[in-house]
Amino acid sequence: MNYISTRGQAPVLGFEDTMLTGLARDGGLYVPEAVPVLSQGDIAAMAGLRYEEVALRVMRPFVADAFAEDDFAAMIARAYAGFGHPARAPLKQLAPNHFLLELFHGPTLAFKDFAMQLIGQMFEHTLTRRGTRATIVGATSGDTGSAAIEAFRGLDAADVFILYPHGRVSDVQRRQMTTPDEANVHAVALTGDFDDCQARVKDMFNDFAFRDGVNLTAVNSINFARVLAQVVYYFTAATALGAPHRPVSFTVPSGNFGDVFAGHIARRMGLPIKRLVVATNRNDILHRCLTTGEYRTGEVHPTISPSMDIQVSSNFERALHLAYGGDGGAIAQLMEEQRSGGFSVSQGALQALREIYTSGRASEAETSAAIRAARERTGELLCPHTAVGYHVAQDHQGATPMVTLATAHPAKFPDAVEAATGIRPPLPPRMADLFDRPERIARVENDLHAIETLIEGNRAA
Ligand SMILES: Cc1ncc(COP(=O)(O)O)c(C=O)c1O
Ligand SMILES: N[C@@H](CCOP(=O)(O)O)C(=O)O
Repeated sequence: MNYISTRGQAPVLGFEDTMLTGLARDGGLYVPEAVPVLSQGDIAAMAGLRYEEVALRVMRPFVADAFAEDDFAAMIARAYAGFGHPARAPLKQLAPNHFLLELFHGPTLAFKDFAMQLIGQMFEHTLTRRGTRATIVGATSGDTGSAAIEAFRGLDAADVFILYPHGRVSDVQRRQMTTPDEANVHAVALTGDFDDCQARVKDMFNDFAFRDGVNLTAVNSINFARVLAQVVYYFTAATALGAPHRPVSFTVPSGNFGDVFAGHIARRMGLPIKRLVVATNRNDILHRCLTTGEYRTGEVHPTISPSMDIQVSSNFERALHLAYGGDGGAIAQLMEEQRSGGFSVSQGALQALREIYTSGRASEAETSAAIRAARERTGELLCPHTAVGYHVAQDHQGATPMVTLATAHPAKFPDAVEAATGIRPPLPPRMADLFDRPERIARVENDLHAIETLIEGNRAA
């Protein structure tokens, strides 16, 4: 399968090179040239299969030129073996037509583990076969970073540097990043917000001398491999609820738009998704854009759902690319306008987006109230990100079953959960000593040269 850049000016690549390239050399994001469509029979046959088997069937067409089927099946098996639930992504009923898809049973208790555990396997396989080593840089508002460090710690193939906004992640998130002691993983606290971290990561990719010198690659959702692995749970959830014979809608707590865009890919593959509801916190640029057609960036406000404190939402570029009919020139122009504050989406593209996406937002008070209400009505303790989804989903209920994605475990955000419910969710026993382990943190200013110097000085080779 070929992958092309959203901006149309970068080389066309196969899966492995797309995975290792991260950001396209024209600044765009790689997308499949054509999304494979599964038959109704193929989709119906997934109902009741093990998660790993569905993963193989859904992802195989995207990676067929890169991995032999047996190798890929073995990578999938290893990726999910450490999950704490046999279903990997169990579905719970909250109300007659409302379901919760629990995506927090992986090693770092957030949905990022679904992709990151598999990417660790795929990178190791490809880099070992090619006899090369890579430098991975990532930006995180808390969960991507911990999942990446967990997936890559101790691997020979890569050094990992994760930029996180100093003082703006939860204590559990920070400690998951700063306590692993393997020499190839580095947590870097940057003075700034998540958008600053993500912007510096993109700057490093656009500094070709540095990029090529350190063999730079990415594990944020700018890497299509990340999005691909997240497509799978839309299939397991929807087929459990009657797809392909019955449509299903999803509410997705959103920030960088990778998770909800994975749902868009599932829909293009033939899964009958009626609506994808984009749920945002106070940092509501996506909701404002889908409502008004105006994408205007602003200040990032710290919230009790910190992983969604994002204003420049990377993967929205992929959705725009589809909405503009694959016109790379138009996307390059919009992204140029974004650099100086924002852009207006054309009427045609906005209409195309609205055929798939709808949206809502939750204020801080609404998020807290949703954590409390879910506990009272259903007995579930939700993390604040999931609570944003739970709140927004209430306004989008109808005859179609609604699945809200539970993107993190409540124990990652105990202060917000305790403030709302009076209950402090405990960490699982395997993490019980997280607060006793020593931390290792590099501090850096929001300065490209300083970050590049730090990376060059701390790589193993
Ligand atoms: C717990 C949690 N929920 C929701 C999101 C938003 O997901 P996305 O950035 O894919 O939109 C994130 C961060 O990515 C997260 O960590
Ligand atoms: N919420 C994320 C932000 C980065 O998103 P990604 O999906 O692009 O890696 C986080 O927790 O770091």
